[in-house]
Amino acid sequence: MKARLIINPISGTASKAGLDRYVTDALSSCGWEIEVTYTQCHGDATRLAAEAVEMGYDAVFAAGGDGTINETADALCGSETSLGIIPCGSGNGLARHLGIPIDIREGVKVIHDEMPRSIDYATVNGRKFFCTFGVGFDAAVSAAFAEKKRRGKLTYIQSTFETYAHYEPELYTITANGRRITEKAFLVAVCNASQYGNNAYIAPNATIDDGLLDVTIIHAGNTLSTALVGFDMLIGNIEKNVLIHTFRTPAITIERTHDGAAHLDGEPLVLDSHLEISCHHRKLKVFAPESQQAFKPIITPASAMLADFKLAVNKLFQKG
Ligand SMILES: Nc1ncnc2c1ncn2[C@@H]1O[C@H](COP(=O)(O)OP(=O)(O)OP(=O)(O)O)[C@@H](O)[C@H]1O
Repeated sequence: MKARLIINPISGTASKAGLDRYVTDALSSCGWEIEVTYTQCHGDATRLAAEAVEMGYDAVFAAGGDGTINETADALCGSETSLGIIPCGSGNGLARHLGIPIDIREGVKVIHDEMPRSIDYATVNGRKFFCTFGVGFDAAVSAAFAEKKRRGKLTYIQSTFETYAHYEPELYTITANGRRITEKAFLVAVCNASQYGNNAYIAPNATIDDGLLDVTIIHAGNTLSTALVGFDMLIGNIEKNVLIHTFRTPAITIERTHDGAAHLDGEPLVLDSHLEISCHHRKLKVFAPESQQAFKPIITPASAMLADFKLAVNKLFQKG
């Protein structure tokens, strides 16, 4: 079995020194012959993954965050080449949704132990996303985060607070499931997976292979009620919040008053005022555990935080 390993050296905050050796050694024992490559700039992962598909490789293993996974998976959709995720990013939303531990050793173990499963992806105006797409506040945070020199969770939290201080909700017309609504919203998120990353659950009950997208609209509220949405997102209780409207659909159109900021899997970009989004059913093969426990508010977020804590302690122990 032949695979290409794509490493994004700047993703997350951890050093990638020795990662190539670790992955090739760990996976050669189960028959993988691995060619190591590094990204040098935005877009490289798509090019490297497309080459692997063309050369008939069985898999591409991507070591990075959601941006790197998005670029890599972009080239693999509809092909026989499977994606392996080695989570090294700041948020790692797709890995977390799929039950892949946020640890290099444990992530490699998933590739070693599991068979690829087929998941959905989605497109907005023809561009692919795998985790979440958003317009409004989350897009503004992604843009602010991209400007920062440092990456990682703390920088993300800093970007969120800075953006919140001066953010103004916008007007959107949303058409889905034969219904049309127009309203001012804090953000509109269209989700293939349940979270932005870092256990921030914007669509806690999203299923990644159901052919449907989970839409979360956060209405404009006052400072306190909007801050409570953030809290509910962290405990996985967002659907009970009075500012939230959620529904599921295979396709959705969003119209806004002007072209502007958006994000695809946390990567900021500028898109048209008219946005056509649709789900593509089970078109990507990815190494991940086949089944996961159903999402339970408080319990699932608490166990995810505990898992993160245990991994951090293990890392300290390994270093010692
Ligand atoms: N060598 C490089 N130098 C600078 N940027 C790079 C390089 N290689 C890839 N990139 C870009 O780095 C960006 C960030 O990568 P990625 O999203 O994987 O990490 P992250 O933002 O830390 O994690 P997450 O998306 O999970 O929050 C992507 O837009 C990617 O295209």
